[in-house]
Amino acid sequence: MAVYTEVTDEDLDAFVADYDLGSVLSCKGIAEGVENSNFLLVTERGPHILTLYEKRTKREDLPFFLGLLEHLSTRGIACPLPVAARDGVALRELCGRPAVIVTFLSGQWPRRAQPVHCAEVGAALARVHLAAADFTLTRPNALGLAGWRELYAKCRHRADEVRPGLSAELGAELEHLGPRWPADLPAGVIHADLFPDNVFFRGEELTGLIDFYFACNDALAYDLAIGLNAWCFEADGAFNATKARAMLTGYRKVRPLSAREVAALPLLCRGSAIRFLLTRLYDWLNHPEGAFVRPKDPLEYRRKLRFHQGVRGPGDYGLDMEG
Ligand SMILES: Nc1ncnc2c1ncn2[C@@H]1O[C@H](COP(=O)(O)OP(=O)(O)O)[C@@H](O)[C@H]1O
Ligand SMILES: N[C@@H](CCOP(=O)(O)O)C(=O)O
Repeated sequence: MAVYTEVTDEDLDAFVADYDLGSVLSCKGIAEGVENSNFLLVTERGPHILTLYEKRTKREDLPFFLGLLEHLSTRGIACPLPVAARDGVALRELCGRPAVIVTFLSGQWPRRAQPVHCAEVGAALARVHLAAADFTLTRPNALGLAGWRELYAKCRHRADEVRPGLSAELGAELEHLGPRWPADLPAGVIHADLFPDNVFFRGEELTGLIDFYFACNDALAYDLAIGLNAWCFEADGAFNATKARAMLTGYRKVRPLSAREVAALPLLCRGSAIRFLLTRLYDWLNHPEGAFVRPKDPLEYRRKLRFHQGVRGPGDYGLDMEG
């Protein structure tokens, strides 16, 4: 869950009065999510999501995120659409935070993802990559190699509080990735956080994608590496090659992968693992006092990183080298 900022009834009523949404019937903090404060806002016009943007979502990035949602919506991607107030402006301010109301998507995120869900997610990711190809705004990935090094510098002295030896392990992995990180793969806008809790389904049908607040320009195949890590490991830590094959096949049906992208996957998966390991570690060590949020386990991503360190090639993900 995440609610970092409490909103009083008076502030909310004044905020909603600027929209054509009628009056507020209820507004409840949402117990899922990590980054921003989210509320299920029900007005006379039905349910919406109210988001107050917190620490990691920079104000200057919001035009990119909100513009991307509008761009993808008009190209048939089921994602939240920012709602403009009567003055035509969607990005506003509430309780000293940038704030937006977006449309509510129906469906549930899958608590027990099956290969069929992974196939749908792979296909949806590829559709996002294609649909965003003509989006004109750009945003560099703040959580790429340089961002990982910054996070490591902030956490290295305390990382061993979480697990002895972790600091040295992270340092060694960054040394390994630095000179090898692929710089010239096909690139474009990626979602960069397509975890199960950001994908809604009704049964086996994918009904929506949410949480584009890490979206940025980077290698398209890196988005797949993030997806493989998020969807294709079991609770006991075992990698599920059937799910990985389903996700990769689903993706390739919509956007073929080049041989270079396939060959880079093991490295991209290592990068994706250290990215989430580091942000989780940072959040674990810097948990805001009194915030309504449950930090995620950094060590889950240490186990995933170790799996990828042992991978011999893309075949271990159920892939061949063909495009
Ligand atoms: N447009 C939406 N429609 C329906 N539910 C949503 C929508 N946006 C967010 N939610 C709900 O809020 C939760 C947190 O949203 P998310 O964007 O993942 O937050 P955070 O950016 O803080 O991680 C989601 O798991 C979902 O339950
Ligand atoms: N997916 C990230 C945390 C970001 O949370 P989200 O709710 O925005 O997906 C992780 O699992 O570390």
